[in-house]
Order: sequence, then structure tokens, then C-alpha cells
Amino acid sequence: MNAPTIKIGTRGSALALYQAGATEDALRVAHPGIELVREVIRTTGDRRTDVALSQVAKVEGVLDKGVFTKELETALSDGVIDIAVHSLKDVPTVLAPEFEIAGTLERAPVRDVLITRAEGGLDALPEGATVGTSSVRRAKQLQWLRPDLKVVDLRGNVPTRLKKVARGDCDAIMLAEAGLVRLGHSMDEPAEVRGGKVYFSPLEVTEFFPAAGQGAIGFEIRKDDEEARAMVESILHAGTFLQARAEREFLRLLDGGCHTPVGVFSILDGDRLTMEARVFPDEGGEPRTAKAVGEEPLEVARNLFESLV
Ligand SMILES: NCc1[nH]cc(CCC(=O)O)c1CC(=O)O
Repeated sequence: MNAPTIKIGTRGSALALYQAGATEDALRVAHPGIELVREVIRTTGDRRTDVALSQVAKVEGVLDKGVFTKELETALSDGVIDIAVHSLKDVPTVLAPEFEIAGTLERAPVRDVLITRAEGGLDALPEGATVGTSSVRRAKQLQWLRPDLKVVDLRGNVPTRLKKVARGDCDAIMLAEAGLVRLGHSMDEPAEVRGGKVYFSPLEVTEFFPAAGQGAIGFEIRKDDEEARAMVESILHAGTFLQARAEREFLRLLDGGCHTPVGVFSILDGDRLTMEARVFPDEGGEPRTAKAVGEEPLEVARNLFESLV
């Protein structure tokens, strides 16, 4: 019998390629002899690095928030790929009806990390220091914790951003620990990058709330593709997938995308799911926080949402 050929779709950044590689490794372990083809696809978000991330959808005239996912979906539709590998936090919570997130790998560390040119964490940043980020969630939380900081927009993939802080374009930046460790950085030692040295200070999730789905690699398929579904199900991590569904459901209920200032994290202890969120109201002012606990992910998400609104 012929082993199946599965076509994997990915973006071309170093992080995306690492994530595609991890997916391919898992598939090879689960299906020895499987034939894998990798398609590297350039997305609107990769192409438009000239404008702020929050403006990309607007200037491109696309209504949905999938600036890093749309071209991969087109490839799924056209049968160019069978499985799209995404950073789950970049995937809109509402997909076109033909698609579905069918699974995730086991999650990497979920924290956000402050990366500085001088040693020391958030408290050690001098008054008025500049912090580069393109995430409104990070910007809002930073300004809430340290109103004196100046948040500046910063684009580019992970290595580019590290280089920018090392050479002094800003005093600090923020990135997800997941991406940093996948690219080989240890949080315990400074990194030597072109331009100089940078220091990592991970922030605990209870202090600085991460994005829904942060650190998880998600698999998108066509709903009617049973072969792709079986492949994804053979490698999915049930615990991470449950947490991912709960976090994304909460974000969907809030009607947020990756540009909404909301942080959320969940902890799965046996069957018990605890989820906490921090939301910044549109009208400004103090964020609202809430917590929900339960066993059924969609129910926990709804309870969390209802205690916030
Ligand atoms: N929006 C870009 C993006 N999408 C996923 C990651 C990191 C990996 C992850 O969180 O899964 C990053 C970079 C960052 O926020 O540091």
C-alpha cells in the first residue's frame, strides 16, 4: 500500500519554518514512511512590513483579521496544501465555514518576555524608556503597569526585532517566550545578536496576560478533508487543544481579534480548567479582570465572558 502524501503549508519566517518542521517530525513518528511536501507561502502580513500591524488589514482592504492566514486558506481551498500550520494566536477566531482548526501540538511556554539592552526587568527600565511592540494588548498592559513608558510600533520577524533592540532603536521590546525558545534562545542567558547583547525577562502570566492561543501551534484543514483530519488527530495534544478551544471561544465571544487589548490564560489541572482574563475597556481606564473554573472548555469560556460584561 502506498503511504499517503501530505502537503504542509507554512509561512516562510524562521519561526514558521521551525513550527512546520516540528509538525513534520510528529507526523513522521506517527506514520513511518509518510511522504511530506512543504509549501512555503507568503502572506499579506509578511509582505506589508511597511505599515503598523494594526493597519495592515485596513490598507489592504481586507475586512477579516487574517493577515497572516488568508493566503494559507486559499492554498487549502485550492488543494495546494492539506494542512496549514499556524501560530494559533495569529488565527482569527471566526473562520470561513469550510475551514476548521482541527488540533494543536503541545504548547510551548506561554509567557511574554521583556527584552532589554541593559540588564534588569520591567522595574529596571528608566523613566520614559521606549518599548517597541505592534500588539495593542502588550501596549495597553505596559502603559497600565508603567505609565511613563513610551510604546512605539515595531514590525518584523523575531530575529529582526532582536537586532533592533540590540542596536538601540528602542530600549526594550516584547516577544512571546514560545517564539524565542523555538529559535534556540534560553531565558537564563543574554543573547548575542548582530548589533549587541540583549537580556530576557519573562513576565509571569498573572502579571502580564498573554494572548489567546499564545505558544500553541495550530493546524487548519478543510472540514471535508477526512485524511487531513486523521493526520492531525494522530498528532494533536489533547490538553493544549482543549485550552486553545477555551481561550479562542472566550476571544470570539468578546468579538476580539489579535488587535483587541485582551489577555487571557488558562491552566489545566487534570480535568479542571481555570481561565483568567484582563480586558481593557474601549473608553480607557482600569482593566477588568475575571476568572472562571470548570470542566467543559466552552462553558468556562462563556462564564468568563459573562463575568466580564
Ligand atoms: N504575532 C506574531 C507572532 N505569532 C506567534 C508568535 C510567537 C509564537 C507563539 O506565541 O506561538 C509571534 C511573535 C511574538 O509575539 O513574539
